[in-house]
Parts: sequence; structure tokens; C-alpha cells
Amino acid sequence: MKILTAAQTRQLDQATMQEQGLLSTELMERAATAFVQWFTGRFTPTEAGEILLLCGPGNNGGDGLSAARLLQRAGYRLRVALLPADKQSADWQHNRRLLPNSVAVAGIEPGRLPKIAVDSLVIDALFGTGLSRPLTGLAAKVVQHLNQARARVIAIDLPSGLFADAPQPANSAVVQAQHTVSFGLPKLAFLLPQNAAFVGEWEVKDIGLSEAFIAATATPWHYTDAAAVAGQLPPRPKFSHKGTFGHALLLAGSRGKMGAAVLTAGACLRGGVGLLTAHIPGCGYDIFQISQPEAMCLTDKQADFISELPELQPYQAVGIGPGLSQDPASLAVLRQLLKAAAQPLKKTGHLLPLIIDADALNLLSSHRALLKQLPENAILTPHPKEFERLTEPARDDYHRLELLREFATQHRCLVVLKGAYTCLATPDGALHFNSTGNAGMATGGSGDVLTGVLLALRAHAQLPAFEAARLGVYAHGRAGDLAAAQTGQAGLVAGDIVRHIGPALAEV
Ligand SMILES: NC(=O)C1=CN([C@@H]2O[C@H](COP(=O)(O)OP(=O)(O)OC[C@H]3O[C@@H](n4cnc5c(N)ncnc54)[C@H](O)[C@@H]3O)[C@@H](O)[C@H]2O)[C@H](O)CC1
Ligand SMILES: [K+]
Repeated sequence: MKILTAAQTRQLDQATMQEQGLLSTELMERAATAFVQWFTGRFTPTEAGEILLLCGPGNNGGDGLSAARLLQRAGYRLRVALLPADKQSADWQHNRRLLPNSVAVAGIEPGRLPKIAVDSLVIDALFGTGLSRPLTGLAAKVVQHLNQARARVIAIDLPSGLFADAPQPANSAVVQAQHTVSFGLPKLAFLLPQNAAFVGEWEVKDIGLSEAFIAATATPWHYTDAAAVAGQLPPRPKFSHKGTFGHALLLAGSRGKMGAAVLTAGACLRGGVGLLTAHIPGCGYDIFQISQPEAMCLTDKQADFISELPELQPYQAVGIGPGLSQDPASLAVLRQLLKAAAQPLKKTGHLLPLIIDADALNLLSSHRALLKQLPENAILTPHPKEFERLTEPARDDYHRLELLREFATQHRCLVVLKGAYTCLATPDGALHFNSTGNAGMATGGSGDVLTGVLLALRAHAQLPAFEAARLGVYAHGRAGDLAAAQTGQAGLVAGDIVRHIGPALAEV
């Protein structure tokens, strides 16, 4: 699914009307109907009590007025508070005329802000994608008044005061909604942690916007939903053998961190790899062989960390990093690996696919000259702190996305920036936000599991780097969701994610 800017969203509305021969009021009616459908599915008239609808002067306010009419017809009690403005949009005026007199309507005045009871329901239809500057004056005052009231707030399309696609200045007035019900496509603002307190839980309702326009519109931002990865897992042909699904090499573990190697290996095996060999420090031999009998194991001459790079010829993909340690000897291994991976494989002529995680990323950060040696399409899997060590501290979430795009394009690699909406950056500058996963996955070892899944999918010769990364990130999150359905989020541990990778992949 694409994510568009506010300006593109306006063009999309126009294109939809032209394509479908719709009046703008008809499109507005679709939006309001979709909102009301959501609302009535959530709250009965009794649960809702007297709803306050805060209404701005543009089409977001128009959506609100139309929704007010539909809600009243469905038996809800409402009062409407209008934000004064020099001019209201034509569709606003249309829906104002259609609002029955039985709905109480009052103008908002500086000295007379609407009364809002604690826990009452408020629909925020002040501003949407047409916001052109931060809110000031009376509009800002209304928003602050609303945020202080501790009401249950439901925003139409966007929490008012929030830009759809860009940061607003610090301390701007923005509605803190519990729910945001948006139309057509997700907005970039929904996916960034700094906006979580404004957006709340969000949902996007289909209002039949022009598919042709969306397909023809260029954007760096994408949202990976089930449809994006459907059918992407290569089939397992009847006459396949273990060689068909690749042989992966994992370089992981150190004293005290053998669990990372075990989890990554488990995830790689569940990710469908044909064969897995792990190269681990001597101290981890029993631990690893007992916990992962399906994997093969090579031990390093060092007991506590890895200091040797095995012969790479048998492998179709290499993962390095989980629990690795940052010992200089392990740095030397990373150096050798990058050097070896710079040469195309003799068998296929392709570059050796690499997955680089955890301490291998930290080693890259402290020896940045090595970044120049990253083979094209290597997949790096940092969390935000690891990513900023590789680049620079980000001013905010939007700046971090800029840094992410720059990094992936400059180094011709894929970067998986882990978070609530894990963001996959590609060498051509695209950013793909993942839709699966939950807060239960914020637990030690989750990242190791992701590395294992990616390693398995990269070992499949059939899957190109981008498709493997997008599918791996999606399946990892989905496995976490399936696991949390059993354990609850608090009780979730990384091993639970491993056990649900199979079912998650089976779904896609
Ligand atoms: N496809 C869809 O998504 C549909 C969306 N619809 C709704 O329309 C709004 C966007 O409407 P628009 O009229 O363009 O903008 P707004 O209502 O957000 O506000 C515009 C209004 O406000 C003035 N303004 C802008 N910034 C400020 C400010 N900082 N302070 C004061 N006033 C400001 C501006 O000059 C305008 O007068 C979208 O979000 C949806 O809710 C349609 O219903 C169709 C389908
Ligand atoms: K709004």
C-alpha cells in the first residue's frame, strides 16, 4: 500500500471524482459514512451519551457535519461546536444546510469554549489534511482545552493540528485522540513514535479512491500489509531436497550470549532454510548442539568469542552479529567476511547475501571505513540506537527517516530499522513500513529471531534481497502477533516468536 503526501491526497480526491463522475459532496458522504460505520460498530448510543462534535471550516469539518447528520439519524445524541472562520468550504456549507435543526449547533468563542465532561465522547473534525501551518489563536486554545478535558476523542482523518507528512514545531497544539479513523491510505504521521500520543489507535477506511491514480503516483513511502507479501514465499516443490532451500552460515554467540545464537538458528530453521551451519565459540558447543539438533555446528579455536572465518564456498547466505561480542578478533572476522563477500560467488555469479546485526553493526559503527566494503544488497538490521551509531543522532523521527534513506542509497544496502512499524529502506530510496508485530516483541532476543528469518529467506536462491527482507520482516511481526495471542504481550519471549514463524509463513 502506498503512503501519499497531503498534497497528493488532495490530487487523489480530485482524480477520484473525475474518474468516477462524483460530486465532491458525494465523496465527502462516502467518507462520513465510512466514519459513522466505524463509530456505530464501536459505541452504542447509550455508551456514547451526548457526543460533542468539534467542527472546523474546511472539508474535515464538512466530514464532521455529514457524520453528525448520519449519527443523529442512527439515534445518537449530539451537539456541534463550530470553529469560527472567515470562510467555510463549499462542501461544508452543503452539509451545514443538511443538518437538521434538532441538532444543537453553537459557535465557539474565545471566552466560551464548549463544556467537555471527563470520559465524554468528542469527535474531532477541526482540521485534516488541509492544515497549512501550526494551529494558533482560538483553534490552538480549543485543542488545548480538549486535551485537558480527559475526554474520549475520536479524530476524523487526522488528529487536528498534526501534519499528515511532516513534523510540526515542538509544542504545537495537536489533538490527543484515542482513535483516528482515516480514509483511503495510511498517513506517514501515524507510523512515527513521536506522534503516538496524538494518533492513538488508527484505522484506514476504504472509500473507493482511484486505484489508477494511486498506481501512477510516485512516493518513497509504502505500507507492507498482507496483500504486499501474499504469494511471495517460494513454493516447496514435491521433488525438492534440502539443497533446494539453501545452506546458510551463521556467525554468532560469545560467552554469556549463546542464547542469541540459539534463537537466531531456531528462527532460521523455522524460516525454511534447507541447511544451517553455525560457527560459534568453543564454550557454546554443548549449548548449541543440544538446543538446535537440526543445525550443524563449527567451533572456533577461541572459547569465548569468534576469531576465525570458515571457508565460505558451501553457503548461499551468511548472517553475522547476534551475541557476537566486539572483541578485536571478531572485528577481524567481520573484515574478512566483507572482503570475501565483495567477490561474486563462483557458482551463481551473485554476491554472497549478508545479514548484519547487533554487535556486527556496532563494530561497523566504530570502524566506519568498513561501510564502504558492504556488498550491494547486504541487509542491516539496527534498532534506532544502533542505527544512530552508524550515522548521527536524529533530531526527530522524520529526520531519522531521512538519515535512513541516505544511508541505504549511499551504501547500496537494505536497512531494517526495527520498531513498532519496522521500516525497511532500500538502495533506491524507498521506505517500507511494516504492519505486523506488537509491543510484546519489545523483549530480548526478538531481533535475533528476525535475523534468523532473514537469513533463511536470503539463502533461498529464488528470493531477491528486497522481497526477502520485506517478507521476513512481515512474517516475524506476524509470528509475534500469533504468539501474543497465546501468551499475552507481557508474557511473550523471543522463543515464542520462533515457534510461530512456521504458521506465520504458512499464512502468506
Ligand atoms: N479522500 C479523502 O481523504 C477525503 C477527505 N476529505 C476530508 O477533507 C479533509 C481535507 O479538507 P481541506 O478542506 O483540504 O482541509 P481541512 O479541513 O483540513 O482544513 C482546511 C481549512 O483550514 C484552514 N487552515 C489550514 N491550516 C490552518 C491553521 N493552521 N489555522 C487555521 N486555519 C487553517 C484552511 O485555510 C482551510 O480553510 C480531509 O482531511 C478529510 O477529512 C473529504 O471529505 C473527501 C474525501
Ligand atoms: K480531524
